[in-house]
Amino acid sequence: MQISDNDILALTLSNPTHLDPFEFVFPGGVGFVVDTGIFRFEPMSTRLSNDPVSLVLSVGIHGNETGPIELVNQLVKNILSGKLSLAIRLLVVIGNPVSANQATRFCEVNLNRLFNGAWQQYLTNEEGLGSSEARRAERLEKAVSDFYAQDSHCTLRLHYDLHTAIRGSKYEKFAVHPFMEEPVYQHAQFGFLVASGIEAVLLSHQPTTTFSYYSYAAHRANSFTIELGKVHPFGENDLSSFTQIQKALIILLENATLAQGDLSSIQVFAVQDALVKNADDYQLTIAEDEENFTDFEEGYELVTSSADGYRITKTGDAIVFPNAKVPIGQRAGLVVRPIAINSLAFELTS
Ligand SMILES: O=C(O)CCC(=O)N[C@@H](CCC(=O)O)C(=O)O
Ligand SMILES: [Zn+2]
Repeated sequence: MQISDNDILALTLSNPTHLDPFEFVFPGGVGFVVDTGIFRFEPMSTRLSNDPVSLVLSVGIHGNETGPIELVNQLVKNILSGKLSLAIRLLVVIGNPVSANQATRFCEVNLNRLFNGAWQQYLTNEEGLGSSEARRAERLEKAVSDFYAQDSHCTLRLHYDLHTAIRGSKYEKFAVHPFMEEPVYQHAQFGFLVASGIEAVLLSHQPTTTFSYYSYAAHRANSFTIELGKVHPFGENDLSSFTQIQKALIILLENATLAQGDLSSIQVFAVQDALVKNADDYQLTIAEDEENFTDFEEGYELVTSSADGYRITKTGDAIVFPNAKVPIGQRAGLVVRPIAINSLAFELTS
């Protein structure tokens, strides 16, 4: 069986909840539809480099973040047509097809808060609220686990989880680095981010329940959430804004090589605090259209709440992902502080 028009997006959106597995061939390898929105590509061993790479490329974990979905669909079309010659193992994930069809961030619960087993709590509540997204998180974790488990010769595990942000941003493209207990960063990964047009990196200060953190925590993958601009509906994305990351991904897919840029051009931020909604009247004091990375003076009252508000503790601290329209207990934003890249410890290999 082959994929009609080489279009994994059309196949996924027309089968949003389930797809029976099947195998297909592409020039230079064998592919597997694992389930809906989950596609594994295994190049012929002769094409694999001496230092094999296993890459998870996920998009649409939030259904309305369509730009990266279109970008990856195009890359896969090129693999399936033979225009792009695959030299690495690849797992492509279109995360939440049901919410993509509804053009919403999620249906019942935010899928990107359900990883690292957080999905389990939604399978035991009596009303069943959130159970579809919980099952999807469970399915995606298993798909990633199986993919990495099949890579006995792999020397490099990668996971790039591509998103677009709700708001505009002073740094249009930025990445979230997973929390590490012993923070030794990978020089080559930062170089790849720069080559991909990423302008800033946030260093997480604690474990989270995001997809990219899962891959790091459970599989020691080099993983990032990567924000590629602002959310737009299908068909309204300016794909030319993805040229740099598209080129870097093609080099990775074809040559098993991480393109490198100059680290001095990237701004690093340490996450200081996660703002967690703690009451119904919890409010951010900034305008609806305030951009990500807007910074404040020390003492600025950023949050008002009958439970506990939040004041900025150092001039220059900035807000990222502000969103008070979340359930109590969930993240309503991150407060980040610029730091010098030369204050980080780097490992030079891979
Ligand atoms: O623009 C926003 O407020 C959200 C964009 C988005 O979906 N971001 C991810 C970041 C995940 C991470 O922290 O690694 C999310 O909120 O899930
Ligand atoms: Zn997102």
